[in-house]
Amino acid sequence: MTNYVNMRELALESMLKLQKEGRQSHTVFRKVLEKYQYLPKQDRAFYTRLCEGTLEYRILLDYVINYFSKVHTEKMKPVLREILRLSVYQIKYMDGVPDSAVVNEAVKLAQKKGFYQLKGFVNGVLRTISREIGQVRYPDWKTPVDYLSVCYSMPEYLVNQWLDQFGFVDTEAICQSFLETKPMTVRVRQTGNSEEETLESLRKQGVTVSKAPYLDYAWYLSGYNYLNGLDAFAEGRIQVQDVSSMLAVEAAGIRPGDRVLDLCAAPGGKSLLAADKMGLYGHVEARDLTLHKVELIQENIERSGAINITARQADATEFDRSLEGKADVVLADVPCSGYGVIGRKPDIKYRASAQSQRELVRLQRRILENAAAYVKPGGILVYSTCTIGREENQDNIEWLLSGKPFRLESLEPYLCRELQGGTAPEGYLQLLPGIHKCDGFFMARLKKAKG
Ligand SMILES: C[S@@+](CC[C@H](N)C(=O)[O-])C[C@H]1O[C@@H](n2cnc3c(N)ncnc32)[C@H](O)[C@@H]1O
Repeated sequence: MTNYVNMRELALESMLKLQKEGRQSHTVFRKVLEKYQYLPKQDRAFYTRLCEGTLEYRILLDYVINYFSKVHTEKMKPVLREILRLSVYQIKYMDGVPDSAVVNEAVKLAQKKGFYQLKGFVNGVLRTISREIGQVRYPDWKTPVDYLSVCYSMPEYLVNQWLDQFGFVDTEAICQSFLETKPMTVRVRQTGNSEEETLESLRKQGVTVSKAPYLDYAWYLSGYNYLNGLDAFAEGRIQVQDVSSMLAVEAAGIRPGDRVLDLCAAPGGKSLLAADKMGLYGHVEARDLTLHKVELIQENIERSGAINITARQADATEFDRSLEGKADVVLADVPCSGYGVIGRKPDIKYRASAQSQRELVRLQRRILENAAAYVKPGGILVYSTCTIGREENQDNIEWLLSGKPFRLESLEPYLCRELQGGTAPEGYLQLLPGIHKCDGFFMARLKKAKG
């Protein structure tokens, strides 16, 4: 492997950046990969696996370190703590890397970062871990919160919330699923595009393409190095989007000629699918809070070549009188805690708190209140989040139904057989990772009274 040492240093710098600047992990990792595009695929893969894995397993890695170290991870200097976490991840999960190399590189890195006097500590802790990792006793199911939290590296706050709502078996399935590699899912554009040619183009560029569940136009991609380098992507034939997000647009039952309003649209996944579903007729207005977000939508619109969609900057919490009662369909895909996508963005779990969730619920209700007013009599409101748990989902729907002229309408006509039943006939669906074959997601279809 070329630049063997540097990839570890790069990983260390990325992890420190995450801690210091509180930035989102996928953005930090993507920026590094973009900068080092020229590196061999295996080096990039090593960097990605090491960073993502170390972040995903942080609680478990700290448990192992604290099992052997006299100094608790919370008391360690951040640089040393991250060096140890990255190293223990390699020892525990990366079989192809010899432990001796991991320890030596960690010691060198500690020295290089100015911790010459602590190199003995790093060396001692890691050598012990490498020798005795098999002796670590982890909590078991008799203490379910400790067990789920440590063994699946999930903060206790979330474990408690989910145990309460979903029970032990489903909570374990959810936690386990978050640690599994997530496939990249794309939607193949249906309007003005040949699906066969698109898949052929991907395969010609060495991409492995396989069918994703639930929807005909959803596909998994793997084996590629750089998404922007794929012709099908550059030509706007494919859009990266999880199946759960596509299902929310299906739930809207959009028809050609509809006026669709997407209040929280960036980067435009649902808006573009809505535009695709209408073909050449109808119009989607895709709004988002900041100019930067609107630019992201605009880039995707231009790449896809869609003509029946416009992007606009607007704060969804501010009431826009010009839209009152105008939309056939309003999509309120609101900002949320994102617990359903922890498998793709592991840093979300470490930011989870009761207070941030309460603030989000307040924001969601302000947006929902305006969204409800924009729907035409007889029109449709789809409320969705990429989170799991009733606080931001069912509770918000009940809140809306208690004060507005809406009723839930069955989702079954819009879903494949596999997703029918459960709560779908009642008009809402909570998709759970590990139970369903997609990210965690919530959607509800609400019909406004005719007048
Ligand atoms: C779940 S994401 C939307 C994903 C998008 N619907 C898609 O499918 O690609 C939520 C979005 O809400 C936006 N947002 C947050 N607060 C907002 C507000 N007050 N007004 C409008 N958009 C807001 C965020 O910028 C973010 O892009």
